[in-house]
Amino acid sequence: MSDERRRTATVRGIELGRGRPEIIVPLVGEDLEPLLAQAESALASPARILEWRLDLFRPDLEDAGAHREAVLEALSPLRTALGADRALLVTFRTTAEGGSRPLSDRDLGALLEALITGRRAGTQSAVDLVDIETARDRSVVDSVIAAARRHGIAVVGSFHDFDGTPDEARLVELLRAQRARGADIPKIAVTPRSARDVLTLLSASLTVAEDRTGPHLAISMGSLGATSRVAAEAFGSAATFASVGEGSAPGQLAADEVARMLELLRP
Ligand SMILES: O=C1C[C@@](O)(C(=O)O)C[C@@H](O)[C@@H]1O
Repeated sequence: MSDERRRTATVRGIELGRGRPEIIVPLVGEDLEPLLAQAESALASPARILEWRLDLFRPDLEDAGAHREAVLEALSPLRTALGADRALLVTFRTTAEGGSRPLSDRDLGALLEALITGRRAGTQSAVDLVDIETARDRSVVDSVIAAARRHGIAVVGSFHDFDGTPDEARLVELLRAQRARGADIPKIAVTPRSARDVLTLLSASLTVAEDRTGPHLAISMGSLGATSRVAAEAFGSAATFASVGEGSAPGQLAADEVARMLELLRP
C-alpha cells in the first residue's frame, strides 16, 4: 500500500498511520507512586504513547466522584513525569469491556470530559488521546467526541470481545462505524478461539486499511493472537499495545521485544 495516500492522525508530533506502528504502553498503577514509577520505566522503553488505565487507579475509591477527583489530581504529576514528547492516552475500561470496575454512562462522560477540558488557558492539553467505548450511551459518546474535537484531542473508539472473534464483515463494520461516529482511531480487540480467528482479525484490519480513511487499531488478544501485535504494520494496524512491567490485557508482549519484532517484520 502506498503510504503517501493513507490518512494519518498526529498527536504531540507523533503521526499514527504511516510507517512503523506506534507502541502504546499501559500504565496500570493503583496509586500515584506506582503509577509514576511505571511511567518512569516506560520512558526508557521505545513507546511514544502511554495509556493511563483509569479503571485500575485507586480501586479503594468506590465513589465515582471521589475517584474522578483523585484522577484529576494525579493528572498533573503524571503529565510532568512524561515530559513534552510522550503522548498520553486516557482509558476507563468498564467491566463490560474487560476493565476492572463498573461506571455508569453519566459518570464515564463526566470523567472523560473533565480530563479533556482540564487544560489551563493557553497551555497544551495534558491529555492527547481519549478512549471511548462506542457501545456506551449514544449521547454520552457523542458529547465526549465533541468535547475532544473542541480541545484538539484525538479519539480512540473502542470495542472489546473477550469471548470470541466476530466474523470479518462484522469487524469491518465495527471499525467503519466507529470512524463514522467521529473516532480518529477506531479500535477492536477480540479473542481468538482458533488460529483462523487471528486470520479473520488480520483480514478485517487489512480491508479497513485499504479504505485509506485513517489509522485504526486491530488486536487479537491472548497468546494465540500475539502475531497480530507484532505483524501490525503488514496488516495495517497503526499501533500495538505492549507492556513495561505489568500489562493490561492477555497476550501483551514486552515493549522492547515488540519494538525489535516490528523492525524485523517491516514489510
Ligand atoms: O484496548 C486496549 C487494548 C488492550 O485490550 C490489549 O489487548 O492490548 C489493552 C488495553 O489496555 C487497551 O485499552
